[in-house]
Amino acid sequence: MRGAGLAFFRSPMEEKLRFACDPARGAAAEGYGSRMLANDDSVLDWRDYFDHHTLPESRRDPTRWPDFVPGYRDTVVKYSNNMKDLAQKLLRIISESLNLPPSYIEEAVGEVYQNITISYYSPCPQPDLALGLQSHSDMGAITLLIQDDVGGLEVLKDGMWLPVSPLPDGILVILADQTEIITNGRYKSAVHRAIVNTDHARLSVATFYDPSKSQKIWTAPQLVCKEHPQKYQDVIYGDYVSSWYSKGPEGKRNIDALLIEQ
Ligand SMILES: O=C(O)CCC(=O)C(=O)O
Ligand SMILES: [Fe+2]
Repeated sequence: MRGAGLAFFRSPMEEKLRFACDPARGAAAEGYGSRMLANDDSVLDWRDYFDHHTLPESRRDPTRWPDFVPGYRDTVVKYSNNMKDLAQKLLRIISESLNLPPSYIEEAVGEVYQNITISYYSPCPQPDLALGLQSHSDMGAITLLIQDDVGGLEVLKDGMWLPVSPLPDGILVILADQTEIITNGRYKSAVHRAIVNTDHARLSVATFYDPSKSQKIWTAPQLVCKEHPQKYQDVIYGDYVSSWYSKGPEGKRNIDALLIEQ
C-alpha cells in the first residue's frame, strides 16, 4: 500500500492532476489534493494527499483512483477489506474489555463508512513555520495508520506533544471521537498532528472507520452510573462532521462541544 502511494506521489504532476479531487464537492471530496497553501494566515498545512472512498462498496469506484501505477486499484481494494476486518476485531476487543457484548461498538457505529487517506509530506524549507497536518482528533470510531520510517507524528499527552516512533512494519491504532462517546470516555480519542522536516519526505496511510452521516451515536447505558455520569450528548454523526468543517479543529477537540455540564 505504501509502495503504491509513493509511486503515485512521485509521478509527474500532470498525471496526478488527472485524479484531482473536485473542490465543488466540498472538503470531503475524493481524489488528489494539496494543502500547501494556508486558507487563513495562521497555520500552514504542508501536505499532499489522496483520499479514497472505500466502503460501503456502493461508494467504492476504483476508476476514480490512479490508473498509471501498476496494481494500484487492486492494492487499495485488498487493503480496504483487510483494514475493515482488523478494525472490527479491535472494536470487539474494546467492547469486551468493558464487559459489553463483543459486537456492541460495531453495532453502535452501524454500517461502516471507510475512507483511506494517503498523506505525503514533502521536505519543507521552513518546518518551524508549518505543520504537516494541524492538531486534531479523528472524528469517526477508529483509525488505523501505517507510516514509513521518517517520523513526524505527535500525540498530545498531559499538555505535551510526544513524538511517536515510526514502526514501518506496525499498524498504529488511533481511537477516534465516536468511540469516546460510546464508551463514556473510558477510551479517549487521541489528539495528534504531523510535523515536517527539511530533509525527508514522509508518507502515511490513514484508514478511517466511520459511521454513516445519518447514524445516531449515543453512550452505552451500561457505562453510565453514579460514579460515571454521562459525559457527552447524543449526536447525529453528520451533524458532528459539519460542525468540524464549519469551525475547524483549531487544536480544540470537536467532541468538547458535546460535553454535558456536570
Ligand atoms: O500523517 C500522519 O501521521 C497523520 C495523518 C492523520 O492524522 C490523518 O490523516 O488524520
Ligand atoms: Fe488524524
